[in-house]
Parts: sequence; C-alpha cells; structure tokens
Amino acid sequence: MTEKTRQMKILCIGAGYVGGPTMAVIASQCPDIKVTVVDINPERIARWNSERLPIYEPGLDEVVRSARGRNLFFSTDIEAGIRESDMIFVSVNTPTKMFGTGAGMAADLQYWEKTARQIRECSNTPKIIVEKSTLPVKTAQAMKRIFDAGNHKTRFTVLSNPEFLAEGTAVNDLKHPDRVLIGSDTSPAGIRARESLVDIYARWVDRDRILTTNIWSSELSKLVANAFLAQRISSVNAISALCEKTDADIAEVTRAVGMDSRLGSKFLNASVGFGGSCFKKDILNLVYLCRYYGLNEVADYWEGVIRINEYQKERFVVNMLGNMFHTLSGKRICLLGFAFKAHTGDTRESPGIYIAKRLMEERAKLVVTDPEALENARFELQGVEGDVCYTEDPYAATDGCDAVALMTEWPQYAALDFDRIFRSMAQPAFIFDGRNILDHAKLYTIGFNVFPIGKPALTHFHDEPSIGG
Ligand SMILES: NC(=O)c1ccc[n+]([C@@H]2O[C@H](COP(=O)([O-])OP(=O)(O)OC[C@H]3O[C@@H](n4cnc5c(N)ncnc54)[C@H](O)[C@@H]3O)[C@@H](O)[C@H]2O)c1
Ligand SMILES: O=c1ccn([C@@H]2O[C@H](COP(=O)(O)OP(=O)(O)O[C@H]3O[C@H](CO)[C@@H](O)[C@H](O)[C@H]3O)[C@@H](O)[C@H]2O)c(=O)[nH]1
Repeated sequence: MTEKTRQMKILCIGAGYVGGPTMAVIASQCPDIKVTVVDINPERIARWNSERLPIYEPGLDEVVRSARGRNLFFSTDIEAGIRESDMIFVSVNTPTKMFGTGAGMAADLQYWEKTARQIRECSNTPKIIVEKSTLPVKTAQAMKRIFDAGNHKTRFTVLSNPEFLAEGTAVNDLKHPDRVLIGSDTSPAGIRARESLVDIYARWVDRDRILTTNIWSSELSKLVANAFLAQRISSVNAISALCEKTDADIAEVTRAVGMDSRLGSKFLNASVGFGGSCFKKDILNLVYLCRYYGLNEVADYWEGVIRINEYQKERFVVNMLGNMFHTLSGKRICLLGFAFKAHTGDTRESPGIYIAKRLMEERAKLVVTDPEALENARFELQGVEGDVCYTEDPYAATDGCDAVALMTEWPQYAALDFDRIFRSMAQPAFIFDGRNILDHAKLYTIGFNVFPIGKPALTHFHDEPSIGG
C-alpha cells in the first residue's frame, strides 16, 4: 500500500466503560480506520470478544456487533498494538489515590504513567497520544516529559480529548455529543495532530460542535463540567432538606426554578445522593489542585458539594431510622435498585453502598435487588458484616419486608404492582423513595407510609413520631 492509501490505525489502551463504547462508536462511524482496544485484564478482553459484553449499556451490543472483526478488535497484546498504531487513546482508570501524599484527594496516576512509559518503549514511528482519561490539569506536560526522556527513535504529540459520555446513555452521547473538546499546543505538529483528530470526529459530529482549545483549558474543562453538574445536584438536595422542614415540594420548586431559561430544567432531580465513578473523584481532584496552588477558599467551596452529598445519604438513613420507631434491628429492608443510576449495571460510588452499610450497622436484614447490577452489588458488599441477600425478582425481594428503600430510578420499578407488594409486607409498611419516581398518593391509598425526598411524607400515623435513641 502507498502512504496515501495506508489504513489509519487507532489504538485505545483501557477497555473500560469509556474505552470500549468510545472505540466501538469510532469504529462503526469510520469503517476505513482500524480500531484496536487493549487492556491488561484478559477477562475483560475475553468478554468484549464474546456475546456477553463486560458492561451493560443500552444500544452497545448492536454497535459492537456492527464493527467487531471488521475494523474493531479487542486484544491483550498491548505492545503490538502500540507498535502498529498512528494514534493512541489512553483511557485507563484514574481513581482517587488511596495512599501517601494526596491520599483520599489526588488522582492516582500510576496506571496512566505506566502506560506512558510502555508507549515510549514500544514506539518506533510517530504517534499522536490522546488523553481520554480524566486527568489533573497539566498532565499533558508530565506525559510529554516522559515521552521526551530517553526515546530518540520517534516523535510524540499529546492531545487532550476528555470524554463527556454519561453511563446509561453512552451510545447516544457518543453519536450525538453536545460537544467534542480537543486541546492541543500551537506548534505545527500540535495543530496537525489536532486537525487529524477533528477530521475523525467530523465524520459524524457537526464541526461547530467540535471545540479546540489550549491543552490546559481542555484538561480543566472536564473537571469543571463534572463539578458544575454535581454542584447542581447538591444544590437541589440541600434544598430538599429545607422542603421537608417547610412542607414545600422540591419537584414544584425545581420546576419553578428550572423554567428560568438562564438555569434550565435538566439535572435537577432530588435524590438519595449522586454516585458514579466520576463526580466524587473529579471534584476531589479539583479540590486537591486548588489546595496545591494555595487556593484554599476555592477548594473549600467545591468540597462543599461532596459534603452535602454525604449529608444527603446519611439524612436518608436517619430519616428511615427515625420514622421506623428508632430501631431497624432485625427488620427486613429491601433496597430496590443498587446501580448508581438507571440503565447501567455500574455500582461504583453508588449511594446504595453507603445506605446498605449503614442499615447493616443498624442490624437490619437487607434484600438487594437490581435488574443489571446484582453481580456488582455482591462485589461491593463482600466482606461487610451483616445480613444481606440478593435476588433479581423485585416481588421476591420485597416479600416479608418492613420497608422498601428505592435507590435507583429504574422505570420498571414505577410500574410494579404495589398492591401485591403491600399485601406481602410486614405491617406497618414503609416506602422511602430515594428518587421520587413512585406515585406517592397511590402508595398512600394502598396503605403504605410514604417518605419521598423533599416532599411532605404521607403517613397513616396521626401523632408526632416518638423521640428515641
Ligand atoms: N465511566 C465514565 O462514565 C467516564 C466518563 C468520562 C470519563 N471517564 C474517565 O475515563 C477514564 C476511564 O474510566 P472507565 O470508567 O472507563 O474506567 P474502567 O476502570 O472501566 O476502565 C479502565 C481500564 O483500563 C485498564 N488498564 C489500567 N491500566 C492499564 C494499563 N497499564 N494497560 C492497559 N490497560 C490498563 C483497566 O484494566 C480497565 O479495564 C477515567 O479517567 C475516568 O475518569 C469515565
Ligand atoms: O438530576 C439528577 C441527575 C443525576 N443524579 C445522579 O447523579 C449521578 C451521576 O449521574 P450522571 O451524570 O447522569 O452519570 P455519569 O455516568 O456519572 O456521568 C457523569 O460523569 C461522567 C464521567 O466523568 C461524565 O462524562 C458525564 O458527562 C457526567 O454526567 C447519578 O447517581 C445520578 O442518579 C441525580 O441525583 N439527580
């Protein structure tokens, strides 16, 4: 093949929730580009090559099937992948560091750095390196320093291209993104690399949605986007506590507030708290960066978003305890849903984890149910002391329970036969709706004592709750 007709080869290192779907969509949109996704985890790669993908994501099976074996490949041969590629996306995990300096705050960059060194060692031809993982601002500089130290065989150009997909809607988000952000330096090589990445996305994304910025703005924008989104939920959840004290209704308040076009109506649902692998970790990372630069007031401000989220989860438990006569000991409680949001099997940082642990601390007997997340739920709660069992059938899960705590807004939960559930439960029966998706008036009519978030409770008790321990 001549240089002109040579097939472009993309490699993605990290076959997780981001690497897998992102590359599947690129491969399906660009049949002439060879896309290979590699990972150090052979089981994950085997699942990507099987009929049962390692993650549940609506629409993903079809996209993977359309391209796998044609121009989309999953492999554990990282070195070969690096050698043959022109462009390498780095999509490894960047969790919160749990040791040493910055423990509990900073991003743990060990996976990312190992990858950078491996790329350097295995490269003989020029590479464009694309940061897909969420990284602290200035990581591209560190990456370039690693590449430039000791490899005189070839040239590396680093771009930042953070990913904004949300789980549960990943395929749609990737096919129809609000924007694609690409950061580069302004050297001729930087601009050329940036344009080649723009050209890939432009196959299916309008050019006016493809933003190009300097590399530091791009890295920082990802952290800021997540901080703003999480801040919105913490703002609503903080007000939900005030609503419960004042008989205001959070749904009415957010509707009124969200109709202001300057604010907008999306992402204003009160909840038991936000979860997911990104919000907490990325805000902690932002807070750490602010403290590193001596901006303590700014750090405190953003830390407040996380504090309110912790408060909201604890408030939910305290509310259950207070309304169930100040003891949960020996009571059977169903956690309806365990994924951190609907339409995913992911349980990372799910509020269900905290609630489950606290309820077990109160010696409740838990029954966990979820349509997609039971395997992960078992993993999250393994080794936790207490009485917990798992079942996929929500009717079996609620059978004999004293209370149901709805954790995940799966639409099928709103459609359950609550007459049947009520009849099978211990009396008095309680429902704590951590997502406000149920028909509260109807549940009350059936006989439940209903506790939504940020709305007046509907109970069949006509006296004030007793003050207990
Ligand atoms: N999950 C999301 O919705 C989401 C969205 C946007 C951005 N992000 C960011 O994308 C990055 C990846 O997130 P994720 O959710 O896909 O993580 P993940 O844990 O699902 O996947 C990361 C993968 O990288 C692999 N890996 C780690 N070190 C490796 C190495 N040296 N060589 C090869 N493979 C290696 C792991 O085995 C794992 O399979 C993170 O920085 C995250 O913050 C995540
Ligand atoms: O009004 C709302 C909206 C969301 N949530 C909760 O917030 C969490 C996060 O939800 P969401 O943002 O939809 O899912 P993620 O997959 O975590 O996506 C976020 O994190 C990703 C990783 O960085 C980014 O790419 C996305 O843009 C960003 O939305 C979940 O627990 C939701 O239930 C609420 O409680 N109320």
